[in-house]
Amino acid sequence: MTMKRRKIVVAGGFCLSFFLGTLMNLLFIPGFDHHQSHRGRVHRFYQEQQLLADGRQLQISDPVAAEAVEGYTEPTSSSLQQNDLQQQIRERYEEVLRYRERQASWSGTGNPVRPLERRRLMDLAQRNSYESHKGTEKSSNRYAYSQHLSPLASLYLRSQMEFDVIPGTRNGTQFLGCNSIDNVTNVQYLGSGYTKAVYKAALNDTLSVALKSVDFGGHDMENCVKKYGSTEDCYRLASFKIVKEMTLMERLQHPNILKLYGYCYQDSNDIRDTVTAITELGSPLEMIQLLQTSWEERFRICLSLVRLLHYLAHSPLGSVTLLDFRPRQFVLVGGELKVTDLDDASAEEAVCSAAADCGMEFPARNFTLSCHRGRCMGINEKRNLYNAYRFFFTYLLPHSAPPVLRPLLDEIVNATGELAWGVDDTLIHLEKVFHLYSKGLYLQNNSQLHRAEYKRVPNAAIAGENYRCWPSYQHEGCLLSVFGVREAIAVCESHAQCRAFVMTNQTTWTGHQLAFFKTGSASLSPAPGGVAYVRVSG
Ligand SMILES: Nc1ncnc2c1ncn2[C@@H]1O[C@H](COP(=O)(O)OP(=O)(O)OP(=O)(O)O)[C@@H](O)[C@H]1O
Repeated sequence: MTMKRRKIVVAGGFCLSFFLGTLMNLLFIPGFDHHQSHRGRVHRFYQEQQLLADGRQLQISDPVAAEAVEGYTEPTSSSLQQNDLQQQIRERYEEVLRYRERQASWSGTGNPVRPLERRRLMDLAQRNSYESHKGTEKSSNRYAYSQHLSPLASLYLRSQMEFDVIPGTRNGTQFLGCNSIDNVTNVQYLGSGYTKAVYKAALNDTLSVALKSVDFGGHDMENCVKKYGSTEDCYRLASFKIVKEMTLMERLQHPNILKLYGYCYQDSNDIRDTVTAITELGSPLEMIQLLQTSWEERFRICLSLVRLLHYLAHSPLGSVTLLDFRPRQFVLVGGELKVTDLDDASAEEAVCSAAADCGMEFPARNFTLSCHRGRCMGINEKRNLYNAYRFFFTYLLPHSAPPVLRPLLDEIVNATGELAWGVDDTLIHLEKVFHLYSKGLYLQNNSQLHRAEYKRVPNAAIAGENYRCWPSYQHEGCLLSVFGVREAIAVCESHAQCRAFVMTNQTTWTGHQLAFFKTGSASLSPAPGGVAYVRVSG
């Protein structure tokens, strides 16, 4: 067989693309029998075509890929099911590549290429290629199996793993790899879904992170193995969900998208290179719990969500929809809503030839969007918005809102429920509510109604004399958010038990002050920062 040297010219691009390429190569080398490794080479050739499309500057001479092109004959499969599984793997691989390509053509405000790191990778790649050709591979447990791989695969494998130990920072955050999670402590199971299991872990006893990996005992793996019989291939298929999620976390940078801190590839459960994503830690969203919190906190969730949807509608990847929009796909980080499950996100806009192709069906409502230039107009944005309405706004927005804001909130709920507004208008309206609330413009001018007088006591607190109220920020006492003293007086007068209150120096996310409401002032004592108001008449 003639050996032809091919030159691959690769220019620009991002680090993650390179490493995903690395992973992709590995994923397509499932075994070492003749048939499998031949297919692996064809896939590597295919992979090279994608690298070429990236247009980056890296030169690799690859005799193996050339051999694959010239000697390629359609592999015969022993089973149609195996083909089916490989087809699914390929489709997921291609989907990830599509997101990589979009990222490559985008030159916006994302992560800059880290030239030093890329330089080092190129050096590593060249050194490893040279060493493996000379048969001087170092053997360590971690790299032992690399000797079974082709020079190109081995080279990619090594550069991928070396990447894990290159310290780096991304957006001011340390980028974490395998060595960061080698000695984690306090590992606790957080939850799992169809495919993944998520654990909480403490790094160096300081930073708490979430570790996400394929759940070997989960439904996805179980069903796949039952159907196709190959744990390794089923793992590869499932792991693409994590790879896709990591790709999207990298590309979609927004305060309401969970941050990817890093990732690790390591052997586990007899499978090579299993992937673990290391992400920001959140707490699962409990709708029942949310319904018991203050309107201000519930409004925060809705505003976070609309800010997120606005970003997704105008994202660098195009308009992104969250196909699985259940509340469990989101977590809370310090009261802020963040999306965690991105494996069902899609930037593909439905194609159409007529409006009839642009139907959106929900349990209680159907919509038909217009078809414009072969695409359903705004379908991704509108699907997100209607889901936000049905899962979040109807429950969280109007209930116990300040009366002055109610008409505005009802308008938002109605307009999104009818899909009368796009996400831009929805955001404008929610930001307006935020402005009115945070500036105290929701307060009714009812100062003439205050009958009682209060004595102001600076630098004071009232330790006891608690009573319970709703929606208190503290379980034992009545701790509420108020815009200022005037609102606190109104609250105190609306509670039959209230005889005093203390304005604390703690603030909420809107800048409101937290005030403790009390049944009396017998336990009044000096305390810096607080100001007590004791009712003296009325
Ligand atoms: N960063 C995180 N911090 C805290 N909890 C998390 C985090 N990421 C995920 N979880 C929890 O773990 C569960 C499973 O995670 P995830 O949704 O990614 O898995 P999945 O297999 O894709 O689930 P699904 O079947 O919903 O698609 C989530 O429902 C969420 O409650």
